[in-house]
Parts: sequence; structure tokens; C-alpha cells
Amino acid sequence: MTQKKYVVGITDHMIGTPDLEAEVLGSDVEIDFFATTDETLFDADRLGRLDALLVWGARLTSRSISRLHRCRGVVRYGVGYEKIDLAALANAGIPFANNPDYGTEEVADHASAMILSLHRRLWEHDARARGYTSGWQVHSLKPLSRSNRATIGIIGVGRIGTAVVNRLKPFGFHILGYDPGQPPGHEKAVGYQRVDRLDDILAQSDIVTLHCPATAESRGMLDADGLARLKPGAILVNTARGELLGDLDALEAALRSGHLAAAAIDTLTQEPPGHHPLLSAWRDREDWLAGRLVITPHNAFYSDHAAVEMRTNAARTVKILLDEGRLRNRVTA
Ligand SMILES: NC(=O)c1ccc[n+]([C@@H]2O[C@H](COP(=O)([O-])OP(=O)(O)OC[C@H]3O[C@@H](n4cnc5c(N)ncnc54)[C@H](O)[C@@H]3O)[C@@H](O)[C@H]2O)c1
Ligand SMILES: O=C(O)[C@H](O)COP(=O)(O)O
Repeated sequence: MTQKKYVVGITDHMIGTPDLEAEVLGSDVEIDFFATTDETLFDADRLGRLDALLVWGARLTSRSISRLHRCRGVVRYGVGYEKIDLAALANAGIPFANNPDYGTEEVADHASAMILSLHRRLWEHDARARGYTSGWQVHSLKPLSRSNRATIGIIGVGRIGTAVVNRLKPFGFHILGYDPGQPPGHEKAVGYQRVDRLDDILAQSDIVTLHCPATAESRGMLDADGLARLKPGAILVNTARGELLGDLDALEAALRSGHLAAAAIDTLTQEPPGHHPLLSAWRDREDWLAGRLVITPHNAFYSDHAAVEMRTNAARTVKILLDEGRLRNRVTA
């Protein structure tokens, strides 16, 4: 067997077989496949041989980073990078890149579908219609506002937030956006009303949808305190990161009291989720919660097309790094 020029590590089992990556990386590259998300199982000698590392769900801490002796770059398959210790990578002199564009349309579709179905109270109507004993239309729930009377608050108007604005504007919703990272004028270019304080967007929106990353600043922005600042009867959609919410106790209390009318979440702090009374009520379709909590398994990004694009783009980023010494989509701490 001929000696390969480079060794690229790929995590993890969610990939299945790294065949697409092999095709993009070419015959110069040996792939060392770490079929796990458990970083503690990454073998030190194997890490030490890598010229580049491509990660998906695995956490990457100084434990593994200190063993990447010859690594020229780490690339993440996804957009979010809260599981990557960027400071440790910077200390080790290893650049990092994410994969920003592959699933923007899918996440925007997913969030918009959640918004529209909770706004129309579809799942609550479904639950009621299934259990009806007399009458039919009398089961229409109230309140149920026309879309051009409802306000949507978008927190984080980046790629996905902007795509959500573009999808929902034609329905007539009034759209507010809170994003301190966007320059003045962004709101005109995209077509939303800028709000400069988090508290204001929480207080003014009938529906709040989260599209910002999990950072030291944004973690817990909708904990018990944040939820209390929402308009009574608001709807919450979270396709960004579970860490933006507080614990499930706070979400349960807000749903039980009715302060939060409904919530749809694609991302949780713990995935898959453990045991919690709120999750049991959701699994058991308890009457008080029926149709008011929608949970999807962190698949907002997924379509068959996005999955191929994600893997191909991420592998191409590694290929460019190895061939040209240039890391595209570089992210700094
Ligand atoms: N559920 C999924 O499958 C899935 C898929 C892709 C991305 N995501 C999540 O969605 C997030 C957004 O992705 P994107 O591609 O739009 O990223 P992006 O970088 O294009 O946009 C994020 C925006 O959030 C803003 N922001 C940062 N901190 C903020 C804060 N504290 N308050 C308000 N705004 C803040 C930034 O200025 C930026 O404009 C990602 O960070 C990731 O966590 C989830
Ligand atoms: O950040 C992302 O791109 C999405 O959330 C999907 O990737 P992840 O599930 O690996 O975070």
C-alpha cells in the first residue's frame, strides 16, 4: 500500500461511513474514523498522527486538543461550536472553522413551520378533535389571532433569522428583531423593525423565535427570569441551542401557569433528554399540555440535500486547508 500524504480524523458515529468525505479528500488522505461522540475514548496516539480533524457531535476539550501535536486545523460539520474549546485551540496554535451555510434554509423552514403551527394552534386542535364528543367547530380555541395582528420577535437576525423574516413577512406578521451584532441599517435591508433591548422584544412579541448562538452572554437568556419577561400568553420557538433556556423546571412552570401558551423546541441542553416531569407530560400527552409543547430531535438542519452539502462542504474545507494552507470559514474566540 502506498504511503498517504495526510491523516484526517473524522468523528463521529452519526456520519455512518465517511465515504463522501473520502471522495472529497482524495487518494492522498488516510481517514482515521473515530466512531463515537465520547471524547474520552479518543486515543492519544491516534490524535497525535492527525494533520486535520473534522468533528460533528463530539465535545473537544483541552484533553484531546493537547494531543493534536501535528494538526493544522479543526473543522466542525455544523454551525454551532459551543462544544469546542476555542481558547484551548488558540493556545495550541490550531485554527478552527465551522460550516456556516449548509442548512440555513432547512432550519428557517423548521422554525417557520413551528411558528405557524403553534400560532394556528394546530396540535391543540388536533388533540381536541381527536377527543371530541359533541359539536365540531365549537372546539375552535380562543384566543386565535389573525397573522397580521401578531408580532414575531426574532432574537439573532443572522443567516437563519434573516431567512425566517423572508419566509414569514408574506403572512403579514409584524416582525421585530433584536441583534446587537448587526450594524444599523440591517433592519431596512432585511425588512424588520429593530429593537435595541432584549427586555423590549420579550415584552412586545406574541411569538419569540431564537436564532443566536449559545455564548457566555446568551446562555440562560430565557431562564425563569427571561420567561417571566415574555408577554403573557406568548409562544416560544427554539431551534438554536438548549442552553439559551434555563432548566426544564422553568419551562414547565411557565407552561403550567399558562404564562407561556406554547413552545416548540428542537434543541435541548441534554440530548437525548433525560427524565423530567415536563418530558413525561409531553410523552404521555397529558391533557394540560396536549398540543402545547412540540419537541423535535435536533433535526431542524436536516434534509437529504443538507446532509450531503454539510459533509461535502466540511470535507472540502479540510481539503483546501491541506492543499493550500488556507482555512476558510475560520472562527476566532
Ligand atoms: N437546530 C439546528 O439544527 C441548527 C442548525 C444550524 C444552526 N443552529 C443554531 O442556530 C444558530 C444561528 O445560526 P446562523 O447560521 O443564523 O448563525 P449566524 O452567525 O449567521 O447568526 C447568529 C446571529 O446571532 C447574533 N447574536 C449573537 N449573540 C446574540 C445575542 N446575545 N442576542 C441576540 N443576537 C445575538 C449574531 O450577531 C448573529 O447575527 C447557530 O449558532 C446554531 O446554534 C441550529
Ligand atoms: O449547529 C448546527 O449546524 C446544527 O445544530 C446541527 O449540528 P449539530 O447538531 O451537530 O450541532
